[in-house]
Amino acid sequence: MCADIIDGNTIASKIRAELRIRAQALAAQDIQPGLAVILVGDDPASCIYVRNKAKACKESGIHSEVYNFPGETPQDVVLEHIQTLNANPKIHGILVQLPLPPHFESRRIIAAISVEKDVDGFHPCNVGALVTGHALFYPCTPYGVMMMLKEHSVLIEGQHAVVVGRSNIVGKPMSLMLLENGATVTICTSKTRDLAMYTQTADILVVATGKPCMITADMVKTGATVIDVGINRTATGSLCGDVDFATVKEKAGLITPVPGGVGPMTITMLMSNTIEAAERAIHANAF
Ligand SMILES: Nc1nc2c(c(=O)[nH]1)N[C@@H](CN(C=O)c1ccc(C(=O)N[C@@H](CCC(=O)O)C(=O)O)cc1)CN2
Repeated sequence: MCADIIDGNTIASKIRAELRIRAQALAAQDIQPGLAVILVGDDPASCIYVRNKAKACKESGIHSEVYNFPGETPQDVVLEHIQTLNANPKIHGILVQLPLPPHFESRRIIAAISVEKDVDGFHPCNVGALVTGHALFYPCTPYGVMMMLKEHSVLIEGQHAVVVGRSNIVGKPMSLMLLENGATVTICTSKTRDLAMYTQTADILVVATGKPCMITADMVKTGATVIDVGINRTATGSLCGDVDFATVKEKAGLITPVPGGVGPMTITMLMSNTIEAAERAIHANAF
């Protein structure tokens, strides 16, 4: 068996074309969706992601503002800036690029963002709403994965989904979204004892551990859908995922590559959440 590839770039392009139409409809009402991105420090990967977010905004008809604070900025300065953005009617979405420098309490920073502008879906109220099945915004990476599964008509209801990873950004929200869609969900970590025993029974396997190539073909059920959320840089500077793509693709039914899989979907779903936030702001102002 050789898996079909789930191409994140193709799916992202299709969604972005739909988003441009929604942005044009807003423009016809004199509204331009606005996204503020806060970056603290100069982590090279974060700088690239923020630059790509600003570029994606431009292509999608979204106004963007990037605030790059030096790494040694006191937390209170950033908290105060978030309050200013919360009150700015031109800004519909606010995100703080993660990770933050060690002297920051990410929890306090994220909680300072207005719930209605939390386009990353990381605010504790949005996380709680996700748990109860009423999320205002889905976190962008798992939202992107769900769109990929939908695009390939992958059956979720009644299927066994195994999520390897328990981060707040991917593993936990991913598990909740699969559960909400009727999957039987098992959450594992890279340290789970006899991990293969769980992954071998997965109809849908989502891996987000940050451990290069840790999922090998013997750990995957024949015909499974394998979603690799990992982005790891190798010694030679190239990228690889958490799944050993070369061997697993010979056994899986569907598989995402790295790069070009889940990654491009993350920024696309951020654009989607920002446009959604602007559309909601119109309705909120109508009453
Ligand atoms: N506030 C947030 N911080 C972080 C998030 C997030 O969703 N919100 N996620 C990640 C980083 N991230 C977006 O911020 C992100 C990661 C990867 C990609 C991507 O397109 N990856 C490409 C490869 C890019 C490369 O060459 O390095 C791919 O997989 O094809 C986009 C966004 C952590 N922080």
